[in-house]
Amino acid sequence: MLRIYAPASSANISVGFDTLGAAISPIDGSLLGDVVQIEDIPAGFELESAGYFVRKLPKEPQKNIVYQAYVLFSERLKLRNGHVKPLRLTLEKNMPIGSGLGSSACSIVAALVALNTFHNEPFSKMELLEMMGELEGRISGSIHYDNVAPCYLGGVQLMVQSLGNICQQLPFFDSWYWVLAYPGIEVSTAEARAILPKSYTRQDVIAHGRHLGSFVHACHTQQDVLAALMMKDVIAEPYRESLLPNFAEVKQASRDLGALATGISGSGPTIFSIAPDLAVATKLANYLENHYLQNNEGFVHICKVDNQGTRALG
Ligand SMILES: Nc1ncnc2c1ncn2[C@@H]1O[C@H](COP(=O)(O)OP(=O)(O)O)[C@@H](O)[C@H]1O
Ligand SMILES: N[C@@H](CCOP(=O)(O)O)C(=O)O
Repeated sequence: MLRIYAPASSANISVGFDTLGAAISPIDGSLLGDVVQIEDIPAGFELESAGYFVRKLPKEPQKNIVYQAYVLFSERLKLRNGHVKPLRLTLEKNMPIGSGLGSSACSIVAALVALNTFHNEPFSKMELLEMMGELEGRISGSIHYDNVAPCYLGGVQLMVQSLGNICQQLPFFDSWYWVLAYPGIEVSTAEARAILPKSYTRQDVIAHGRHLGSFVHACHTQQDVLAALMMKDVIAEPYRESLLPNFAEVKQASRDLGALATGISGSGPTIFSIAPDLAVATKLANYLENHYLQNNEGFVHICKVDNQGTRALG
């Protein structure tokens, strides 16, 4: 029996809509992500689901993205004259759905890595990642790799989508803490994409290019102040902030408490705040616990970038 854990991810990082994402893990060692278990059975295919957020999954098993991952993996294997073994997948759905923490990506990545490992790795990393993007696209309406890539490979990933690589890892700032606050309400990624403008002004396009280019340059040259200053979003945040509770006020208060940058994680409603040290991170976490959470489902975690990505649990 094999158990695969896939971590939460924070897509966009304000400055790279659909092109940047980071894998994230709480510093207290807790696992913030989904687990998929795979095991032999005598015949056929079985899917079981468990975990705190199992009640939020679609009622029909065929709509569970883990089921669709199994179907896609089987079809692709068949194209190579292979066939899937009889097996049972058990999804532990620990991630809230529609949270902006790459919940669907966690399930997709854990399921495909489990299936690939169980069949002695017939697919390369990039082939698997391409399948992950296809499945993510079915859920959100268009293919984007900024959750599945960091969730699978770890670190901060830049989607280059060229020369046979879907993504490449960016050097990042090891000292930074990420404070993630999920308010406990749901925002659908598909809906949060649908409200974005179809086109942008030349002024916005230039600003976006300057921010993203300077941010990537700052990562490579390890200029943390420049990188934090460039974490500005002209593509999504102005249109999505109304979906989040008191976003402008919370962002200003986080800045006053010493946050280097604050933005929407993925399509929200989770927000992230970057802290230069643990003392500021703790202050931010306390503030967000008291001012951003809307109900008992909400949570705040002090995190770091997870450089391991998806892995087998012992
Ligand atoms: N295993 C799964 N995990 C998460 N979402 C799933 C899963 N299977 C199907 N879904 C559906 O995918 C959609 C996920 O919504 P989305 O807003 O993209 O969430 P997230 O941003 O957290 O990934 C929901 O409609 C949900 O019902
Ligand atoms: N780039 C996407 C990322 C969505 O992330 P999620 O965690 O909300 O699924 C977008 O911003 O639409």
